[in-house]
Amino acid sequence: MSKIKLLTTGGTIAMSHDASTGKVDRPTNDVLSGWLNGEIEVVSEDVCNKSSPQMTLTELNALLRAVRDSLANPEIDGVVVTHGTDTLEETAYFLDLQLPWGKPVIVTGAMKASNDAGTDGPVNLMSAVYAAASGNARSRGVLVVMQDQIHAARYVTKTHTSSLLAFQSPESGPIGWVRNGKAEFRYSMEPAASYEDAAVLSLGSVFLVKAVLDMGADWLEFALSKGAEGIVLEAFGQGNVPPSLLPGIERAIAAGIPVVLVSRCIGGEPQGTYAYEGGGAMLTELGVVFARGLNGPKARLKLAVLLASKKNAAEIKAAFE
Ligand SMILES: NC(=O)C[C@H](N)C(=O)O
Repeated sequence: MSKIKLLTTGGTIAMSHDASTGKVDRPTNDVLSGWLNGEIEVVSEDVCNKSSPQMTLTELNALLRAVRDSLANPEIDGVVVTHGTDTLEETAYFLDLQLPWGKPVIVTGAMKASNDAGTDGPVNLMSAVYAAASGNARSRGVLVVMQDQIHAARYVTKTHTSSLLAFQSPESGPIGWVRNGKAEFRYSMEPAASYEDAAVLSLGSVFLVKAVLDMGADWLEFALSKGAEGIVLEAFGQGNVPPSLLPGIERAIAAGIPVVLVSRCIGGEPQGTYAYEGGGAMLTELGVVFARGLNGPKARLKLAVLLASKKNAAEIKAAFE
């Protein structure tokens, strides 16, 4: 019999709808207990009970520790984490960056509260447990299971505010499915570097600045004035920013603050194509690092992990490119 550790953190999957207020705001973890029996034993532990917008680095590090402890237990075959969906992709990727590849680690959540008609919590949880107990889910990095689809933490993102199919991987699609109680994979995952010694002590020091039309220099200046240790730019299209940001970018790089660029587009990768003022070619020359295959929030987490691992500028560049 497989033994799976279920680590709960809260989120809608652990909430019920209050008919008197019409709001979903009273987390209980009741929905998570006692319904899965048979070939898989599930032992659960509450790490916290928060809506995912309320998650902080404190909870992320507590969760990372709990997952590591579970993986180190020879009796445990895999781990499932339940989480609110709003920041699920960030937590899943934070774990992915710092866990060794081996036993399956699956993150899941729910778009509907536990007592909503057609709630997706039980089926998502059941599929996640099946995936965690599937030997072929080993060594694929942290996975996100929603609606029987298996996504890589690296690529998955929440694309819709309410649809049960909110979680998509725009570049790769799902890498597998849970069918008949087993994980099946269409793609293997290239092993990614794992920063197991990172010990991230701050996320607030890495700023994410989104490029918007006719923005002022002050957005970036604000980050620099607040002691930013790293900057992620969510740039236009193939990797271009308004010229107003150029002085701040130059100043950051001169001061040894890494500036990493991702695209605001949900698909494709940024490249140094355009040579006009603020274009990607110019940014490359300035020393901006172009990140491959990550969105802004995930690039921010990766930069925080790299800085916590004391990587130098060349190592940071290599890690993103
Ligand atoms: N569906 C959800 O879980 C959304 C909720 N606001 C959360 O992220 O905690």
